[in-house]
Amino acid sequence: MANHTIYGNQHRALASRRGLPLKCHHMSSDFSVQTSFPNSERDIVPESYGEVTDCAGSKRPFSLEDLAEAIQSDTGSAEDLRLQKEWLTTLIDALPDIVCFKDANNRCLVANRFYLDLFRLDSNDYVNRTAQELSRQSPFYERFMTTCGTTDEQAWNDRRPISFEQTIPLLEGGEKIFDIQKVPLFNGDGGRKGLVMIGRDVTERKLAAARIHHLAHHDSLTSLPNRVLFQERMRDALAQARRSGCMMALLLLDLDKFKEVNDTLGHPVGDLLLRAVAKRLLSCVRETDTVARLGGDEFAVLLTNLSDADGASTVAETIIRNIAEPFGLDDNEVVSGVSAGITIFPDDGPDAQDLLKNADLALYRSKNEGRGRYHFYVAEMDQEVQNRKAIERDLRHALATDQLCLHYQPLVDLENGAILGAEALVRWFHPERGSIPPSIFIPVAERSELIFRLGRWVLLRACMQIQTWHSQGLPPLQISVNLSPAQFRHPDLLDTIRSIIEQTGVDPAQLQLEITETIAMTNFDYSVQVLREMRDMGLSIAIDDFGTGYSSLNYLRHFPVDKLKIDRSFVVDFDHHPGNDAIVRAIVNLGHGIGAKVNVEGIETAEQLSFMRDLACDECQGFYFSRALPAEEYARLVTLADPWVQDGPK
Ligand SMILES: Nc1nc2c(ncn2[C@@H]2O[C@@H]3COP(=O)(O)O[C@H]4[C@@H](O)[C@H](n5cnc6c(=O)[nH]c(N)nc65)O[C@@H]4COP(=O)(O)O[C@H]3[C@H]2O)c(=O)[nH]1
Repeated sequence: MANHTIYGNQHRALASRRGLPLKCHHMSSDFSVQTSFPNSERDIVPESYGEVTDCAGSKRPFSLEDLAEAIQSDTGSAEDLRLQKEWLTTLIDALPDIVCFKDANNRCLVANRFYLDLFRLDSNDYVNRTAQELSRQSPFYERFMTTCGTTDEQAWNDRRPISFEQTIPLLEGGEKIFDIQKVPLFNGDGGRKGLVMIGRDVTERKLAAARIHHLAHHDSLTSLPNRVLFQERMRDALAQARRSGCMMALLLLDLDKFKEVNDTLGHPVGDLLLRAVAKRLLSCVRETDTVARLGGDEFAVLLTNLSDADGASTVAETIIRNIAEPFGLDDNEVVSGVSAGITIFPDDGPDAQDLLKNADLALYRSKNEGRGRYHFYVAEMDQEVQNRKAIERDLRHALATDQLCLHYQPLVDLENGAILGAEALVRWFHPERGSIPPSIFIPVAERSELIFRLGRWVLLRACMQIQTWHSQGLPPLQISVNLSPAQFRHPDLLDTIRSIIEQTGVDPAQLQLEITETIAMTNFDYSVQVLREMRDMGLSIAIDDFGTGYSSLNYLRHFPVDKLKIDRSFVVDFDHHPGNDAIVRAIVNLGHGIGAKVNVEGIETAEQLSFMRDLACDECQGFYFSRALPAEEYARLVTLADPWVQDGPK
């Protein structure tokens, strides 16, 4: 016979807070409980029911099982029993949980107020009734009551407590989720003694957990699955594809011009665009497919149960077509587009990681080829990555070991052939691979922080060269230097230029900076501000590759521009595209209209030269006159009285 003591800490704490004298202790064996609630305080809601200490001194919580034992105990005097009953009734009625005691035949003996209120039962109606009988009294809960009969039997048969979750509909609408426990009690001879049912309302906890789960697995802007959930779905889909032998496709998507929309129309419109894109993407796939937002303007689509890869290209085409349709966002008509990279399981990788990596390579190619396209991954793309990495590694080394130099291509006055200056173009002579063209290594540098080091190096070298020529007595010609997109957007650009001008003492009027039309148009406000500051520093500005981007002419007049450089493509195709002369003429008029000079690049023949002269371009450069030359050769050319007559066009 164990001698238990109940420490009614919880009750005492509550009682003392309320100023109630309260004793709660356990006196002897057989779980007879003595306690006193001087006032029947209904709202005393214990979170636990105290503790029980066994003879060995170990403590454990005083459980509802103990309570049930206690209620069934028939030891003590009639007065003891009356007190016990009063206390227990008060206690269980105060509980915000379902509590119900049943006899060996599953007939209700005691149910607390919470139970009766929940099931709209009258306190007299339930006694001695089974769940099935009660369901006839409260038909709304019929299903619950029927299940209740079944679970009662399960607890009896298992001969141990069982617990499960159950959703109970509410008469007033909605439903609640309960965590239900059933504890069967047996006599010494093993026969059934009674059954306790306890049910705790866990609806809030469940909803909160579901909310947290949703937040952790979905993108808050579009409500699409996020990267975490997408990877889970991919793992499941891969397992399913392995089992069924079906194909699966992964499409990585990158929104075109998203940054532009954000920069020119503001973030709220950018957000609207992302939401609208999410909606359109969902409309392009089946319900069983997954569309996710992986971050920024990057989306992914998982197509399962494909019979062949054609299915993936059909979806990619549908998506590209759909996203290319204009979006009406907050009174703005926004035109976007999307590029895609596709991998197929099992052909392009055994797991999610490889499929994602390879889809990214395919996407890279699509973006490089002008966007609004899709590509399937092919093994050579891996080779391209290896090449890129090798170039990046070697370029890092080249910058540290002086393998780079600048060459200068003369800028020629179209009117009289005079050399007006030069465009500085970087050259790399690799010790093993020979000359590597800038069109190969500049884009690689652009993708890493190397472009800032390279860009700074070019600017510094060009300024130093200007000063060297100055000290050699060469006339003060203007040298133009290309700025790459990442370099132009770098917050340190202006400070870098200032410090180079200061360091070299170069006259800013001799330095021209070239940015492409596309750079200028991306983040228009920022571009205008940077260009104005450059102008204030005394530098001049040229817009390179003009005619290949999508400048709004209206924007152009806000740029402080000194020169428009007509892209070489207009010269190359001159004979084949008669319309080119009209375009060149328009650009010349436009340039002159905003007070800028007009340069035409890529003059290779005498015919091209005379065409451009007729179209009133101001200056030109091209192989017809000269390729980009080492500094000394350029200097020699400049010093010649009539370079083209003596040397002839190159
Ligand atoms: N077919 C043909 N080509 C001609 C002719 N005349 C000039 N070119 C080439 O056209 C390119 C003109 O430079 P870009 O448009 O700024 O285009 C440049 C520029 O965007 C970039 N780049 C070159 N050097 C630098 C640099 O120092 N910094 C940055 N950021 N980019 C550079 O690489 C691009 C290619 O440079 P390059 O290979 O030096 O190629 C140069 C030049 O050699 C011609 O008559 N026919």
